[in-house]
Amino acid sequence: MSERAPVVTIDGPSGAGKGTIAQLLAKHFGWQLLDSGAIYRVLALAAIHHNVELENEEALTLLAAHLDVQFLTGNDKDAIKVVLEGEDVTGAIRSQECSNAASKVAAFPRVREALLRRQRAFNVAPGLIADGRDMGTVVFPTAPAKIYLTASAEERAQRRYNQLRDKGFDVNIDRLLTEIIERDERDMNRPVAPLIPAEDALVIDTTGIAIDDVLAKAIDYIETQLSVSGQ
Ligand SMILES: Nc1ncnc2c1ncn2[C@@H]1O[C@H](COP(=O)(O)OP(=O)(O)OP(=O)(O)O)[C@@H](O)[C@H]1O
Ligand SMILES: Nc1ccn([C@@H]2O[C@H](COP(=O)(O)O)[C@@H](O)[C@H]2O)c(=O)n1
Repeated sequence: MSERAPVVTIDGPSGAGKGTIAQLLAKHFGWQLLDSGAIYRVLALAAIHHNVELENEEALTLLAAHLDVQFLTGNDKDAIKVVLEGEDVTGAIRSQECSNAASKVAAFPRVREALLRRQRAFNVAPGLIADGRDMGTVVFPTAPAKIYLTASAEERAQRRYNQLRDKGFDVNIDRLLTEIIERDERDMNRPVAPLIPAEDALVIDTTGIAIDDVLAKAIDYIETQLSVSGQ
């Protein structure tokens, strides 16, 4: 498979900083952004709306194949609006219920297969920053630059706690830590596209490292990889 434009993949567990770094990289390079987790979240929400059981692979695969979702960028280029069947679900897909449901529906091979083409369609000029769990291993295996971000589960739970508390949510850090560990287990141990660094990925442990420093490291690496690969 060959990509149509250069792709940079950013994979890793929840709270490692993928979304933050992917957005900053997309802005820095002026490239498209794929938030593949949002696709699994939208599918989970659609399943909840349509009373499709989260254990029913066949029904979920059908739903995935016909998912009526749009990712809209308006005047504020940083904010992507997610519209499911005409309804703005940008906020709704970020709930804890959707996070957990997304990682359940994402474990089914046929569901993942049904969403592959939709993800690869984001690969347009001048380039793509793809954020997810299997971007470098399955969706864009020939990407010239692959980054795997990680951090300790405790630090990731603390980041999520701060993020949710700042938004005014009443959250419990122990529960967040338990959910993060459960989600890691599910994502890392599923039979298809498990969360694992690609063999040729640069692994960055962001524990105790400021966002700006992670970003600088990523830009350095990407620029080197793009020049080596002639892209
Ligand atoms: N290096 C860092 N140091 C401190 N906080 C960070 C760092 N990177 C990200 N954060 C903060 O952690 C929170 C989670 O980051 P982010 O949403 O980017 O993670 P993610 O890997 O995309 O998670 P998910 O896969 O669940 O969407 C955000 O509030 C973000 O500002
Ligand atoms: N490429 C991907 C992206 C996401 N998932 C699953 O979706 C869940 C939610 O993802 P977020 O990045 O938005 O937190 C995640 O826990 C994964 O189970 C995936 O499987 N593949």
